[in-house]
Amino acid sequence: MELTDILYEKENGIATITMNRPKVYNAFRAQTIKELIWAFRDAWDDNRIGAVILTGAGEKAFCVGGDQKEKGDEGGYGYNGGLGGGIGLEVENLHQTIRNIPKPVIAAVNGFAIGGGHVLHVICDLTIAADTAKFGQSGPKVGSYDAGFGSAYLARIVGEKKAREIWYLCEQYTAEECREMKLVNKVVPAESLQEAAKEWAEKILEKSPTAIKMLKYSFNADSANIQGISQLSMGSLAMFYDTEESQEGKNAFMEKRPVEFNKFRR
Ligand SMILES: CC(C)(COP(=O)(O)OP(=O)(O)OC[C@H]1O[C@@H](n2cnc3c(N)ncnc32)[C@H](O)[C@@H]1OP(=O)(O)O)[C@@H](O)C(=O)NCCC(=O)NCCSC(=O)c1cc(O)c2ccccc2c1O
Repeated sequence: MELTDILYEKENGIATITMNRPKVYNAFRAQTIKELIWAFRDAWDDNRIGAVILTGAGEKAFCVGGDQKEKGDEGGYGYNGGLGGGIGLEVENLHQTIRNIPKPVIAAVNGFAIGGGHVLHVICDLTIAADTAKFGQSGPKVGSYDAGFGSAYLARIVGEKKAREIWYLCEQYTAEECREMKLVNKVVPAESLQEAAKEWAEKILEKSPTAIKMLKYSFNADSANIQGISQLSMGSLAMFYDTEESQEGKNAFMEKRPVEFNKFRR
């Protein structure tokens, strides 16, 4: 596959996937998601690979979610294929791929992890963050939400109250705050982030691959029911994106003006 939106390299048993759209803080569009799925499947298929690192290009951002500039007036992200589930992005498929690949996925969060970008690190098996990284959800500010793994699984990690706070207030949290709420495994100086992620991947490579695979399946089994919620969520999101309320969120972000949701409170 010709890669335009990500970088993909494999070295000494570790696959590194880098979201590479730094001009838009590594926001994803339909093509980005397709390439991410392709890369995860390649790493899955390659028996030499024992761990995957997911990171972002540049110093500013890991990923800031859906590219609002790609969102059309019709609501979705422009891709009309069935796999896009009506929202124009195969996000649900990507989430499932990250969960199902039988090898640990380490998020190396190098900057902003916001919105759908935050959900990506939540779903990864482990998160190592640069001390400069910032985390948060933003969907309700821009007329979007992730009512699947991004909320239900998040609540399993940080607890119901904190997950509700994260989604209802849409504030940003430092790497250290996220470590305290067990949303991040480890915080390291920004300049040693990639090295730290590699070190953990190498430690995983020393372990029995079958034991690691079965442990990942076992951890996943307990939260597998969220997939059904995720499907329902994406279906409802496709309909929500067509509404004036959701459009107002996107338009306000694009026009760099305060959002006006009051008239939709009924
Ligand atoms: C991330 C920020 C807080 C950074 O703020 P800062 O002030 O440091 O930088 P700028 O705001 O000037 O941004 C720099 C540059 O990047 C562009 N940019 C940033 N975010 C996006 C984006 N999401 N899409 C497109 N472009 C973006 C920004 O416009 C600037 O470029 P200029 O050329 O204009 O100078 C701040 O940027 C911020 O809050 N960004 C928005 C974050 C956001 O709302 N993300 C989308 C939320 S919705 C979502 O992610 C989402 C999640 C899902 O799980 C989904 C699932 C299924 C379908 C859809 C989903 C979905 O959409």
